[in-house]
Amino acid sequence: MTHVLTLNAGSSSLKYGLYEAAQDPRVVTHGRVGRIGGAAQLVPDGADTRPLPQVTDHAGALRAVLDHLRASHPQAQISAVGHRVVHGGMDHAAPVLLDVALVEDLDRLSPFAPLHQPHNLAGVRAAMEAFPKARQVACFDTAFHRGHPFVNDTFALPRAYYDKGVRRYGFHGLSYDYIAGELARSAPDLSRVVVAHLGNGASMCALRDGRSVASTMGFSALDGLPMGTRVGQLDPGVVLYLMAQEGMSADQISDLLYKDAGLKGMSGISNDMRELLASDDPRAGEALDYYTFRIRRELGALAAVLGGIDGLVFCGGIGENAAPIRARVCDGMEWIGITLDAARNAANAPVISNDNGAVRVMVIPTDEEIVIARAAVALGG
Ligand SMILES: Nc1ncnc2c1ncn2[C@@H]1O[C@H](COP(=O)(O)OP(=O)(O)O)[C@@H](O)[C@H]1O
Ligand SMILES: CC(=O)OP(=O)(O)O
Ligand SMILES: [Mg+2]
Repeated sequence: MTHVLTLNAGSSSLKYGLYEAAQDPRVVTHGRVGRIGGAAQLVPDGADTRPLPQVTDHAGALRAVLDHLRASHPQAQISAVGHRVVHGGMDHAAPVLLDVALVEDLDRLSPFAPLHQPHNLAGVRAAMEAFPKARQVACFDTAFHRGHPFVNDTFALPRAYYDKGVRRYGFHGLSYDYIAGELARSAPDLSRVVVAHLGNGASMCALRDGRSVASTMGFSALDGLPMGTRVGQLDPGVVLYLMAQEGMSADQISDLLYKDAGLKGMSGISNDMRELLASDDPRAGEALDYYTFRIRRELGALAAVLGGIDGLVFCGGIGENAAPIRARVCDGMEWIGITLDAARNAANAPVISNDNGAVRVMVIPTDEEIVIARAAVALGG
């Protein structure tokens, strides 16, 4: 039996998974390196956290993961490495085998997703070096949305920009792909479903019969909902103002919108939902008011796109664990058919709506890694 290694690199983290390379891959172990660029640490699932004082970048983080896996699973034979690559641009609607030329090509999309794409590709390059004989497979966050109808794929700009790739791509596609698969299995009667992926990054997706028809993220992973550190929807006039009146450079604006905005920027406290929920600072309260207001607003918009909804799914670290946020999103939503059962919600139960509501509200723990592992196996022929 050979193994598949999955890598999911974020701006300051590297998640890994080791799977048996079977048609239905079985997980052997999971874990993550966190705080890359600061006090990096290895957090293997079910084992003690270990500081990694010598790790300063993603290549170092991957070396630490490989050292750890060699020691903890010396029998593992990696035949494929599956990578989350957030941006696949216009061309990629499915996972692909990677070679050096394709990595170069994908690097041209890095300015579209500066917090993710360069790190994803650094992981690919490092894995190519570490496993020169293994198959390297890219799984794109944008791929699941490529079937969007034109109205959800475009901006009201002259057509030349659309042709150049200035489109509404949508992200978190690996997560939505997983949720669509779970819905097909456990709730095949639901046709019109809105999924709220609420993690450090956050977006929402309208599914019709398991396919994405609209999402809140657009050209970049900045649009839509406010996130841990990202601004979400913003009038483009604000960017023009920052440039023209405040004299900010593109890099300064990028840092503001990607790293210093969202829950962290509004609260001035933290991007971590647990800290904000525990805080009695009024700015934390304002940030949470805005966060839940935007989710409710997008829920209404996506429900209109679908012509009503049969289901609502919460996933991601916040969606799966933060009962007070789910309660606030669903409060007063009876008009659309949503009524929560407070006890089920507090318990993070799989179904949290009450039995009389027209809309089934669910909590489904997402799993981007298994989607990557399946694709890496499937592309082995
Ligand atoms: N028990 C919990 N209650 C509230 N929020 C939580 C809980 N557990 C995790 N979170 C929040 O989930 C977010 C991280 O989500 P996650 O999906 O793990 O992020 P990433 O996008 O990095 O994968 C953080 O804001 C964190 O505070
Ligand atoms: C695309 C995106 O926002 O990803 P993440 O949630 O991992 O930051
Ligand atoms: Mg995430």
